[in-house]
Amino acid sequence: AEWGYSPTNGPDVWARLFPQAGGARQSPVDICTSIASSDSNLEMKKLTFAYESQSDLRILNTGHGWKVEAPQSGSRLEGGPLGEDIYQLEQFHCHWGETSAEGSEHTVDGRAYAGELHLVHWNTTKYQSFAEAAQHPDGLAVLGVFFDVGNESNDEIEKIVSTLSEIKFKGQFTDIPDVIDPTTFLPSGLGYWTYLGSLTTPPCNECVIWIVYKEPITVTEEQLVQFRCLSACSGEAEEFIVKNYRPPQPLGNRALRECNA
Ligand SMILES: NS(=O)(=O)c1nc2c(F)c(F)c(F)c(F)c2s1
Ligand SMILES: [Zn+2]
Repeated sequence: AEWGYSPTNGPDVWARLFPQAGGARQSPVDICTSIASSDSNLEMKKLTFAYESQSDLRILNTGHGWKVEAPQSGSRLEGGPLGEDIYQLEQFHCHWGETSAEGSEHTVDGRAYAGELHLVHWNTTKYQSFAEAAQHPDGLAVLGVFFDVGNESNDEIEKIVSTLSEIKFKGQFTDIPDVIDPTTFLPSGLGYWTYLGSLTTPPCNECVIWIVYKEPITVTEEQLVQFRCLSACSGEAEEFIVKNYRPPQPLGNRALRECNA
């Protein structure tokens, strides 16, 4: 039975098929800003990233949303909560909801944003492959960026939106002709929260160091409407991917740290 986001195959039943989904360091979480500890040594080790601009990146319809494969040997994410290891960009994707009143996976003091972009990186210092890294507690680092709905469309997101008509059905893929620079997805304010968590989709491996930026970026309602036109099926039947976010999971006794870069 394929997992999804409907009542019969959604987050509430994932743990039946994917035991890790019931673990103690699951993601997303509600970011309770009053308990976030300002961790001084995060300030010292500044989070640094360097991405190459790339054209002809492949975008695919996974059936659960769109995903851009960006294996970037030249990209590096390091510092902040990542210790001495270097993480490399593997892919980026997005989560959204049926309306713009919901859609993000992380929430901030109970507030959901209209969507959330995930830039997925893996620890190339310690591991030989993405798949191997996903089996270790410090294997992946995911940057989360919230979407706010506004009047100005996001040019970088527009490069994604313009390809969605070619990947309407699950399994379809195409190359993005435009040059994509992942740096442009990041907000201008670089303050973030960080905690130890998991993949937010099955198999929900507990292998992610989460870094969630405080400041959202702006997209338009029209851009989100285009996301919701993707089909979860490979053809004939049309079941639109109108929501693909997991609700917050218990933080438990995990530390939630913040850095006001
Ligand atoms: N939403 S997420 O936590 O960023 C995230 N989930 C997954 C996942 F379930 C996978 F199977 C996978 F291969 C990934 F690369 C990611 S990345
Ligand atoms: Zn994600």
